[in-house]
Amino acid sequence: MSEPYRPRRSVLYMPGSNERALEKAKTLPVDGLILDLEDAVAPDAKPGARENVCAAAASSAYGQREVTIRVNAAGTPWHDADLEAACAAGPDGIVVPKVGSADEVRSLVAAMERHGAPDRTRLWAMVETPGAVLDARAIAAASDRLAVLVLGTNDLVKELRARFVAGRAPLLTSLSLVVLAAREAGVAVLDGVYNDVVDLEGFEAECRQGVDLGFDGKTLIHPGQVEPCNRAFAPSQAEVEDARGVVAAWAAARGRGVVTHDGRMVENLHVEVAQRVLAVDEAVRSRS
Ligand SMILES: CC(C)(COP(=O)(O)OP(=O)(O)OC[C@H]1O[C@@H](n2cnc3c(N)ncnc32)[C@H](O)[C@@H]1OP(=O)(O)O)[C@@H](O)C(=O)NCCC(=O)NCCSC(=O)C[C@H](O)C(=O)O
Ligand SMILES: [Mg+2]
Repeated sequence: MSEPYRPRRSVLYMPGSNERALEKAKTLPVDGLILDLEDAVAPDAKPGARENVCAAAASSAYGQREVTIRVNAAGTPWHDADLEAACAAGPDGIVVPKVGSADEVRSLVAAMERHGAPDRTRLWAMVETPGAVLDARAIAAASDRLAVLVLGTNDLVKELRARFVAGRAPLLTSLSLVVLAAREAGVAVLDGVYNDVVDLEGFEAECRQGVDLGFDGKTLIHPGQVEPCNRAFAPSQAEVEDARGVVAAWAAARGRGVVTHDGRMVENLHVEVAQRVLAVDEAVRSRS
C-alpha cells in the first residue's frame, strides 16, 4: 500500500541506555529517530533502556520527528517484553532487526495487534541477512502495516563475509534488490549506517550513492551526520528549478505527447518525476 510522502532523509539511531543522547535528539534537525534496545545496549542495561525509550516515545517531546523503537530480534530473551512495552508506548514505528521472512512479518503484526499497538504504530523491518535480501520482495509485501525497510549493512557485511570498501561494491546487489522490493510494494527504504563518524567526506559520498540508488534516506549514528544527510536527500535548488521548468514546458505544450526542456526530451513520465521533486521539496521546506 502506498502512503503519503513524509520526509525520512535522516533517521538517527541512539542507544536507549544513553539518556543524554535521548535528550539531545530533541534539538537535532533529524526526520526520524530509532531509540535502540538492540546492538547499542549491553544485556544488563536492557531493562532500564526499555523504560527510557518507552517513556521517551510516549512523551510527545520530539515534535515532528518520527519516533521509533528498535526492539531486540525475535528469538532473543528480550524480544517479547520489548515488543509488548513498545506497543503500549505507541511510537510511530517499531523497528525489528534481522527479520527473516514474510511469515515473520505476519507474526510480528499479529503480535502488535495482540498487544494493542495503536494503528499509527507501523512496522519497520530490518533487512540485514542474506535470506532477508533474497526474500525482500515477499517481506516488503507481507503486510499493510509494514511501512519501511531498513538496511542493516553492518550485519549484512558480517553475514556475507564481505569487506567494508569505499564505493560498497560488495553490497550493491543487495542494496538494489531491497530498493526494488520496496518500490514494488510501495514502502519506504532507508540505507544503512556509515560507521566512521569523523570521515565526513566519505560519509557524503555514501549519501550521494544512496540517493543515486533510490533510497529515501539514510540511517545515522552521530549528530554530525544529520545536516549533510538532509542536504543530500533533499532536491538541490538546481533540481527544483529544473523540475519547475519541466512542469511549465509540459503545461505550455497543451496536450502534445512530447516536448523539450533545456534541450532534453520531456514526456509524461518526466513530468511525474518533476512533480515528485517539487512535492519532496515542499515537504522538506515545511520542516524548516
Ligand atoms: C558512535 C558513538 C559511540 C560516538 O559517541 P561519542 O564519542 O560520545 O560522540 P561525541 O562525543 O562526538 O558526541 C557529541 C555529542 O553528541 C551526542 N551524541 C552522540 N551520538 C549521538 C546519537 N547517536 N544520538 C544523539 N546524540 C548523540 C553526545 O551525547 C554528545 O552530546 P553533548 O555531550 O551534549 O555534546 C555515538 O555517537 C553512538 O553511540 N552512536 C549510536 C550508536 C548506535 O546506536 N548503534 C546501533 C545502531 S547501528 C547498527 O547496528 C545498524 C544495523 O543494525 C547494522 O547492522 O548495520
Ligand atoms: Mg544490525
